[in-house]
Amino acid sequence: MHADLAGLTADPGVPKPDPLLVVDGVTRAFGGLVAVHVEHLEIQRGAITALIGPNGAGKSTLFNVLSGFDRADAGRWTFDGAPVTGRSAHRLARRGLVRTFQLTKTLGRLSVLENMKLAATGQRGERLVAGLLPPLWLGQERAIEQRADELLERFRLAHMRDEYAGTLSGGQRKLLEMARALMVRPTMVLLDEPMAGVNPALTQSLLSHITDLRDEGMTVCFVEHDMDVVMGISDWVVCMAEGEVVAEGPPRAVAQNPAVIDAYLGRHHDEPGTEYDDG
Ligand SMILES: Nc1ncnc2c1ncn2[C@@H]1O[C@H](COP(=O)(O)OP(=O)(O)OP(=O)(O)O)[C@@H](O)[C@H]1O
Repeated sequence: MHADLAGLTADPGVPKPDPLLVVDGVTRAFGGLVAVHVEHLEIQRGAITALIGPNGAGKSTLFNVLSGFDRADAGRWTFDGAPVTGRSAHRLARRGLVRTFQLTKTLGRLSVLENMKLAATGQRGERLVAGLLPPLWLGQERAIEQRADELLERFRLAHMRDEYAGTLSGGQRKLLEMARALMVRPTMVLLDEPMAGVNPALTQSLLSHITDLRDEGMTVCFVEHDMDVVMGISDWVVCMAEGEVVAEGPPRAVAQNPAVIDAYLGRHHDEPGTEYDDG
């Protein structure tokens, strides 16, 4: 486990020694359905945190809200000490918080390189600035392309650089999605099911990319259904059910937490070991 997290009590909402993202009272409802209601949640800087929970628990909705792709009905959150409630995805990315999507957002009719460059737009130069200061813009274009090429190399996509993104395999799209997120040199990435639907060999490669990010000092929070993956790379695990955080703690402890078992089995199951009177 991440050294800083050792010895923390494993209660929902437990304060972390050095939280990067702090969430308070965040609620998002769709009609009558409260998809997310998180009282308090802190994500430790420099650690890998897994967000688990059964289908419909609110994981993606929480990611959407915190990353500026959806709005909260109530609540507030801070990133790196600054209030960022309701900030757009674009502004959050500029502050260093980015997310990836379960279904990748690559544009099939643009090249892989163009997809990468698009992920960097708006970071430092907008068109207006480009018009006023062409030499600066050109320098920036070159820097963006260089960054894109470094990342394509790192994610073993360099040979696909000039191909249409639509020709990539599902697994390669996941790699491109992760590479795109890194274009803005974020301090924190929210990865929504980065390994879903990917073959075992590529899963291993994605896993090592994720641990590399942490080892370089980045903060990673990812949604995942595969418990082997969660156990293998997480420093900390947060479990949601019916919109709420029902448990958090080190991976092994969370896996055995009755609230987590309950969340996965449903609220109305019999306790393990219950004896049935069928007479
Ligand atoms: N745009 C929407 N409109 C209406 N209901 C929504 C919308 N987005 C999510 N929901 C509902 O909110 C609840 C939480 O959904 P969410 O996708 O966040 O769960 P999840 O934990 O990410 O699930 P999964 O693991 O299946 O992806 C679900 O009941 C879902 O049907």
